[in-house]
Amino acid sequence: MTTPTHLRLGVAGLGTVGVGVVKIIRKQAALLEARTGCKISITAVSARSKTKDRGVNLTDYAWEDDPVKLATRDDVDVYVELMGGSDGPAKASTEAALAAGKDVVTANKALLAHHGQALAEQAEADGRVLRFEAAVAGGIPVVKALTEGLAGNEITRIMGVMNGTCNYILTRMQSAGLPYDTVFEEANQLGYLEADPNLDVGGIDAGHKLALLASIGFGTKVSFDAVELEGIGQISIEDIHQAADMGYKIKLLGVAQMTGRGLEQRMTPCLVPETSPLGQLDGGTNMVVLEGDQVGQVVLRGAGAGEGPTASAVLSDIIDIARGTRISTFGQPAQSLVDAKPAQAVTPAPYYLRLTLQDKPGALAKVAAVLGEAGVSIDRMRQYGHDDTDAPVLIVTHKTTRAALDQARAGLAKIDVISGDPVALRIEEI
Ligand SMILES: NC(=O)C1=CN([C@@H]2O[C@H](COP(=O)(O)OP(=O)(O)OC[C@H]3O[C@@H](n4cnc5c(N)ncnc54)[C@H](O)[C@@H]3O)[C@@H](O)[C@H]2O)C=CC1
Ligand SMILES: N[C@@H](CC=O)C(=O)O
Repeated sequence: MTTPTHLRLGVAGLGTVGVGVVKIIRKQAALLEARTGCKISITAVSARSKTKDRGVNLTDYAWEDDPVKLATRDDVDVYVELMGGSDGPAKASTEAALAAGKDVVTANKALLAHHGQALAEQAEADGRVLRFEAAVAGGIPVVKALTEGLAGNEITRIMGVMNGTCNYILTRMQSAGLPYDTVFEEANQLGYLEADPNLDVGGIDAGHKLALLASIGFGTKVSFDAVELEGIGQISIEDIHQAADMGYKIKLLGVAQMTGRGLEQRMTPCLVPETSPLGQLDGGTNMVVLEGDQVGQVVLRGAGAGEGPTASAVLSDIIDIARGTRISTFGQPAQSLVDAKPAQAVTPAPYYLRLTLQDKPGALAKVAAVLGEAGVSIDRMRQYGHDDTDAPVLIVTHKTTRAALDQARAGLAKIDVISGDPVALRIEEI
């Protein structure tokens, strides 16, 4: 493959990210050419509305109503898919572009989490590249870090806060002492939430991102369906405050690791030490922690969303293509990716348990007996002051299996000294 001297882009989707890409290409044309030795320009664009004022000049570009037509134009070398959605026009136009001999750059994590393997295979069969740096953690170059910078390592663990909206909600609950519903509404007013908010607060968006990184890190086919998902909707202000009192912050944390029991992929609320880099991550920022057998721990932190940061990541893929750097979608030939055997049990960990205990003689002894019978050992315990007959009690366990924890929770549900359901959250060791 010879290095191109002129790369002509077709950009589908002129929302937050698409407009960001147009702005960079217009503003940095000379810099991009100096860095790549290749002129990079936009030939044609597509979006739902042709007449909407987007604050950028689009008159130099041809317009296509149909993204499939845009993707297959003779004067387009690289199709840039920035519409979103796991199926529909995003999938159809990406397939059409590859079939028509175009390279493809996308920011669409939903598309790749569901169809990444098939699309990567198609790209390779057609001799094209399909790249997605912007799809994971916005402006953080984590896909490059895994596929290039850390390619000499066996990856042992991938961890991170990969949804800025959830991190904003959780940190705002803590700093302002506000309940979940109030902060959720605030995030909505600020325009942070996806059109379907469950993609954010249900952990799905972050789960998509984790599944993509796991594929690169462990050489496995993307298996989003195997990601254990739990959102942040059940996190109460009491848990935020009491976790802080024990020295922890609550994060929607993604963890992927290859264990002797198979591939573990979790995107769930967890406690992390408040002094750790993840514990100190506030607001809408993202952080990804990569662990390699040779390099140890690498921490990447930055803007996980927004016009400039996400467009910056899209440009990094376009620049690779302009430089003639052609890397497989998931860092190795798609045909060589193996099916991931999902781990049947998660790695043992300490857990945070919050109980509302009736304050009467023998109550605590009953709790201790249930935990002991399940083989769950108490590391730390704290009972809080109270005005009535119920006492909030926090327990931090020693490292335990999920099975033992579940047995303990079932036992706690049967004793008569606890009001309501105990809350259990994993404490991630980082
Ligand atoms: N906004 C962000 O900060 C980030 C977004 N992404 C991803 O980037 C992609 C784009 O996101 P945004 O720019 O935020 O979305 P957006 O909702 O702001 O813009 C979407 C654009 O696609 C166009 N579009 C949608 N369906 C279309 C169709 N059928 N035909 C033609 N045009 C169509 C819309 O008219 C609009 O111009 C998505 O896959 C998203 O998940 C990834 C990382 C961060
Ligand atoms: N909804 C996402 C946007 C980027 O992927 C987030 O909040 O992180």
